[in-house]
Amino acid sequence: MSEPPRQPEQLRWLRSKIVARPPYCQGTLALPDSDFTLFYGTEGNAHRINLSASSPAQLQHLAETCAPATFGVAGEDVYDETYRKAGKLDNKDFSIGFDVRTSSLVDVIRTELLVENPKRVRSEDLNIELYKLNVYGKDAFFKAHVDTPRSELMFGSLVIVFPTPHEGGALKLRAPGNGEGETSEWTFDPSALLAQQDQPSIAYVAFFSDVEHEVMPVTSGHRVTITYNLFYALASQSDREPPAHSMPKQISTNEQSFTDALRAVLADPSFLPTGGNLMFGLRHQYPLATPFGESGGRFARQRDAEAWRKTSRAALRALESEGRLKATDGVMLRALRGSGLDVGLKVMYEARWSQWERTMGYVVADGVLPLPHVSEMIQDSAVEFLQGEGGELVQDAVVLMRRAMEREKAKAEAKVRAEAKAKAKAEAEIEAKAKAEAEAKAKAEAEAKAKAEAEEKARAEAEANPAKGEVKVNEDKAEATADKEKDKDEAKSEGEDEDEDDEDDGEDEGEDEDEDEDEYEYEHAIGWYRDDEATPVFWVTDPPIARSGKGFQRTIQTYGNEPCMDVVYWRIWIFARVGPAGQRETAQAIKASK
Ligand SMILES: O=C(O)CCC(=O)C(=O)O
Ligand SMILES: [Fe+2]
Repeated sequence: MSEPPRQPEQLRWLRSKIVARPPYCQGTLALPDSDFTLFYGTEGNAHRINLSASSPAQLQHLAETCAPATFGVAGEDVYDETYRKAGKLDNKDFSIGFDVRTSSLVDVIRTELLVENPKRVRSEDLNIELYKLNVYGKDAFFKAHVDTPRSELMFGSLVIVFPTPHEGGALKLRAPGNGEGETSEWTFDPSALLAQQDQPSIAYVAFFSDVEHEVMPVTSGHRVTITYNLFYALASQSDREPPAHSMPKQISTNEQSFTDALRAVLADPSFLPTGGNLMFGLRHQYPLATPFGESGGRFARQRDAEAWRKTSRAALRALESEGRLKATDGVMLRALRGSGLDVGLKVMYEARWSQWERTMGYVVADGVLPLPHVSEMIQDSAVEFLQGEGGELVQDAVVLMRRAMEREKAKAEAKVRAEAKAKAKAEAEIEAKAKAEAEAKAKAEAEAKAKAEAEEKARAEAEANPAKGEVKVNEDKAEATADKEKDKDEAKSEGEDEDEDDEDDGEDEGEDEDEDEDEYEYEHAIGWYRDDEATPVFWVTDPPIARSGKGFQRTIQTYGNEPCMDVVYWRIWIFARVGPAGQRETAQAIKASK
């Protein structure tokens, strides 16, 4: 039997063509003096400070006015100094001269952070919302976290750092690297950047807010920051198409190389000759409305559930149609769609097969599904439940092939074993029969001999004493009765033998049961994994098993800067159905909205 095929080589090559740029942009920006003016405080107790020329005493006052900064953990707003030590002012408690909306940072975000965005996002496509002012004094820090998504339209965070004297407080950003299992790390070091400026400046960093980041401890002074949440404007607010001549139509180098590689792979007749399904894990996570809360996601009324399904599917499709996919995520999807393949975005659930089984099944869906509350019992297995909600069970095509081959092998081996056993049994039966025949023959011969001897003896006696004839007859009768008794005894002992045989049979049955058990286990295995029900997929990137327990909504911790229950980050995959060689576009379509 040949080895099961490995992941098609071409897929690994294709994967290597998806090269991500750093998920952030940074720099400094010189500003007029008035932009550094900060008013802060409460009603009747306001203060003013110039953040480019502040005294330690002024900064100390600002720091003391701040409340301890909290952050979100699994939907709760918590204060924990081992996790985040900093002061904060809510946006209603301060006013800064700097106006981000009219600043050149809008263009920086558009052209640098969103450089791979197909819509060439215009300024009016962005909403930048002032969020908080933070003061990090000596020993203040903020451990690794992602920023809580405030809505489905939020994609990033912008932090500006003022030139107040301080050391330490670098921001580390971390994301999966380009190689499998690699992590990339970048550093934004505002105190170092600001120290190099000869004009009053701020340092800025803008990043995709699902990217892990961490503020290292401040070792001296005060690190004063303002954070903004970055949103896409709703399509309806910005649906004016720019005049065709107003903007160059760029194509990122990333997009070109991935498109070329994809084209080459699809043209190769040895690549999935009979077609197949590809799964590409998106690098970034996306905020999607999620029905949590009191009753879990379950909707009491069918009508509400239907409405939810519609909304959640539309939300997932909007990521593509409204150009909200970040960086290489958008690059991949555009290239796949451009090649004519049938593609769609999917959320994925990791679900147990049953209460007793630790093995996970993976179910994909076209939108966030309404789930039962954790405390609610579901009758079916979690996998079946999700299937019932419209989810599609998927399984690694390579695993499916391997298991199919293992099953074939086990079946063939069981057949060989059964045949050998049947043969041995038949042979034993033949032997037993021959033995029984030989015994019967020997017995018959012994009886015949005994009878002949008795007759011989009787004849001799009759010859010697003819008057005893009558008695002889009676004696014969007595002997006959005795013989009968003897036969009975023998019959009885044969019966006992039969019992013994029964026991043998019993053992045989026991072995048959073993066989039944083999069969049972085999059926059972099929039952667990339901391989015949699963859609085979090749994981080009991000097999979900690599993220087990981490990237799935039921287990994800929404560490963030403050909690928000109804919109959480989701991991998303691109599902691409590839037709057979020569007809790649013919696989059944999942309809895209636009
Ligand atoms: O101050 C920074 O550099 C980042 C702050 C941050 O991550 C946050 O407030 O969520
Ligand atoms: Fe943050």
